[in-house]
Amino acid sequence: MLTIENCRLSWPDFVADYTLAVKAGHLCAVIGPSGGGKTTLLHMIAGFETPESGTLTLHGQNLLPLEPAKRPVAIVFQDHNLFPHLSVTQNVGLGLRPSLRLTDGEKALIEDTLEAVGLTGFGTRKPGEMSGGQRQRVALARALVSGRPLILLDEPFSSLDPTLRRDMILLVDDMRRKRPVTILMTIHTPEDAADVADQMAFVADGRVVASGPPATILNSALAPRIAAAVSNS
Ligand SMILES: Nc1ncnc2c1ncn2[C@@H]1O[C@H](COP(=O)(O)OP(=O)(O)OP(=O)(O)O)[C@@H](O)[C@H]1O
Repeated sequence: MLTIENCRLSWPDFVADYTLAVKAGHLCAVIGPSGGGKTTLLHMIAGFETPESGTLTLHGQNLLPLEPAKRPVAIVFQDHNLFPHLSVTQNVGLGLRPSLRLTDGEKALIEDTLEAVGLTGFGTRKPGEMSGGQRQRVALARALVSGRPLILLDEPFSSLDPTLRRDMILLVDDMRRKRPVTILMTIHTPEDAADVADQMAFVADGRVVASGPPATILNSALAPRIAAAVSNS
């Protein structure tokens, strides 16, 4: 269980106070208006922002004293953060071993993970030789291979066309059914994930305004605000 209780962050023009719980193994889609605080929530969980007060635990472990690299968390950004001079295998290998001195077992694990994301045979390519969707798969493979139990996806697929975006969300869903991971994913188009997410959290004005099963959230009194958030994104 990921538990966030009254985690407060404040800047002169923005105050956030997050409370959210996500069960182990669940996929939680985070939606809301632009500037509402979705990315800040993920950055706080990853350790890039430190709350002034509140508690943040994963499976009972207090994450707040841990620096980002020590947290049991992997994050995938929209621009996927791949190193252009490294091969696909090396980019994924960074998730396992930053020195890239990979054992044979680790190389085999990377191959298996590339297969799982549909990139068998792409190991020697460089990111520049791949499409946007393929690069996102590499970033996803790197997060998965790290074995970290919590994966944060910050609008990972918003630059892709609707069909590919949907395919990638189905891929995320498929992978989390095969591995014990909990996933938080920010998205701009809630309908992409309405049938695969276990939970949907609506974040606005720095708060989790509502959280629950996607159908409940999408059919709640928030529906007009959700529609407005989608049309303005
Ligand atoms: N380090 C920071 N210093 C000052 N303000 C910050 C900082 N981090 C976030 N903010 C503010 O927090 C607010 C929420 O931003 P955030 O990126 O979390 O929104 P979002 O919901 O992810 O938006 P979008 O959907 O457009 O990506 C913004 O007003 C932003 O300026």
